[in-house]
Amino acid sequence: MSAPQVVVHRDKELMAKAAAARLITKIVDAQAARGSASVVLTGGRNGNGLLAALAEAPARDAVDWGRLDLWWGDERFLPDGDPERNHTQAREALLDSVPVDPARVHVMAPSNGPYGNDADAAAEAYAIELSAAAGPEDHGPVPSFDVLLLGVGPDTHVASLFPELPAVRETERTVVAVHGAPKPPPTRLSLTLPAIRAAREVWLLAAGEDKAKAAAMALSGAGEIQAPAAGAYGRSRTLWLLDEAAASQLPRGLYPPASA
Ligand SMILES: O=C(O)[C@H](O)[C@@H](O)[C@H](O)[C@H](O)COP(=O)(O)O
Repeated sequence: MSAPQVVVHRDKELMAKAAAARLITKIVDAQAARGSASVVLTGGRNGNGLLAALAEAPARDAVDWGRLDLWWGDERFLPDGDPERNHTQAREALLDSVPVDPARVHVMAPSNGPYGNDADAAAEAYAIELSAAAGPEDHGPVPSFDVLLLGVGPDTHVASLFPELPAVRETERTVVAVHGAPKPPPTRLSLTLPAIRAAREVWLLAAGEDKAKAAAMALSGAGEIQAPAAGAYGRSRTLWLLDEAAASQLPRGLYPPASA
């Protein structure tokens, strides 16, 4: 596991724009190299902020949107179209503005979908979909995502993996249902740490003073059960994208002076 890289931007708006530009370049390079790319989206303000910035990016259409597989790191288990669903928010921020191939937008089942309100069945179905998309060159039952995006909660949760709860302790399954999540809604679907670690690159997004303690804890050697963000790392790269407020409690020397 390579040491996490930390890049600090002036504020959350610049962080979103810079992360969007970085993601465009990563997708374009992957598509040039392998003919397609795969990205795992995240919910929350920073995740959606990145998508909104991507929608406005000058180089947006350098991406071949029809050759991009989109997955989710987690989803709120609510009815399809519910404004609180990560899928709904991603559509509003970006997906309804670009010509993605619907067959390559892998949505986690809603609570009024084919599995009804059985979140465990919905989680199992997504694990099967991931496994079907994995190829011989992948490291197990999950495709080698080019970039897996994660917002970071003030309690250091990522996706719907909350400190000390069963989901963060999962070592076999790739997708689990989360019941009783401390962040509403209580029922969610989430990739597990083993699935997150199948990604080539994991990018963690955190902006704001309320994330400073979480970033410092996760980047200072905390264990993944107490600080799930500490267990979120990629096969070839782990990148923390912060604004200055979220970086304000990082140990000195962990990153060069704040980048613009
Ligand atoms: O479904 C969710 O809520 C997200 O996936 C969650 O993991 C989010 O990314 C963090 O809670 C950070 O959210 P903010 O960026 O809004 O602080």
